[in-house]
Amino acid sequence: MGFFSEIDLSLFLFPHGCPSDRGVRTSAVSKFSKSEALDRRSTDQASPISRTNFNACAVQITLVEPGKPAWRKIKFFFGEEVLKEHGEIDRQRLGQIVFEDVEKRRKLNHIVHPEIYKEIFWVVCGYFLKGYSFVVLDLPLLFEHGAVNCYMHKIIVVTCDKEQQIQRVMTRDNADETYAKARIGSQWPIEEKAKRANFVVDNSGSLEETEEQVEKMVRILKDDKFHIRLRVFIVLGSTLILGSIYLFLFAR
Ligand SMILES: CC(C)(COP(=O)(O)OP(=O)(O)OC[C@H]1O[C@@H](n2cnc3c(N)ncnc32)[C@H](O)[C@@H]1O)[C@@H](O)C(=O)NCCC(=O)NCCS
Ligand SMILES: Nc1ncnc2c1ncn2[C@@H]1O[C@H](COP(=O)(O)OP(=O)(O)OP(=O)(O)O)[C@@H](O)[C@H]1O
Repeated sequence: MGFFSEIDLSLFLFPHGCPSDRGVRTSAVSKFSKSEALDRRSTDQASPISRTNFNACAVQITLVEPGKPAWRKIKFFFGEEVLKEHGEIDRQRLGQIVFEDVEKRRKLNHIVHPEIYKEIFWVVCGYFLKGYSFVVLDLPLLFEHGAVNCYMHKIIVVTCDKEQQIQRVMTRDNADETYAKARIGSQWPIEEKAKRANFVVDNSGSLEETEEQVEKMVRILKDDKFHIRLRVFIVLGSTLILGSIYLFLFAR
């Protein structure tokens, strides 16, 4: 758990190399609460990240609704025991199974992740066409999955110390320490994620302190203007390709 990736949507469409650890504070240890800081910002209509936050955890719920392809695969692989009375996935039961068994977790990831990434692709394309300069993707397993981090323009890791992380999971999910440790332990250590981030947000203090850091980061990202250069590149590139096709077909 514990990070969110900030993506320049333009870069989602064009690889830009994997993020390096330049400018990162590696002192951060664990994480928590990007969602909260983002949610607060997203109620502020002046915020540059309002309406451009895509949460993978939220979208996965609709992707496994009864009858959908991922739901059918989950039912086939995990059996009726992970279904509730009306066929919906019993997330608590499925969570118990996959966080105790790494092979089963891999299988579940294999079923759900391609669907999540397809959804992300279309959402990002939509924002790109609407003219947004960036999209924030909230992807807890970006590094673990590894397939799309090269498409991210910037990666932000939110950290706090280990004890805080465990306590916050326990409070949020009304769960015990074993549950919290199993979830945290199923992901890369936050230090490793922080090393690979472009920005690290230290969330070991108050939410207000976290918000201040997010504000600063958003200002830097807004000043970047990369999306403008990329849009110019796309327009020129498309014109060149379409022009060549036209000349080849009609102007001989
Ligand atoms: C295992 C499931 C059923 C548990 O559902 P539940 O409602 O109890 O938890 P929720 O989805 O809110 O996830 C809570 C947190 O657990 C962690 N987590 C979820 N899935 C995984 C996973 N496959 N590997 C490691 N950590 C995970 C994330 O940090 C997430 O934020 C569900 O998370 C799931 O289907 N996961 C597989 C798809 C996936 O990788 N999702 C990641 C984006 S959340
Ligand atoms: N600075 C903070 N002070 C106090 N509580 C916090 C702080 N930041 C986050 N929390 C609490 O920690 C819990 C986890 O935060 P949140 O759900 O935002 O984490 P997350 O990174 O989205 O988790 P996941 O990776 O599991 O999706 C929430 O209940 C939140 O209220």
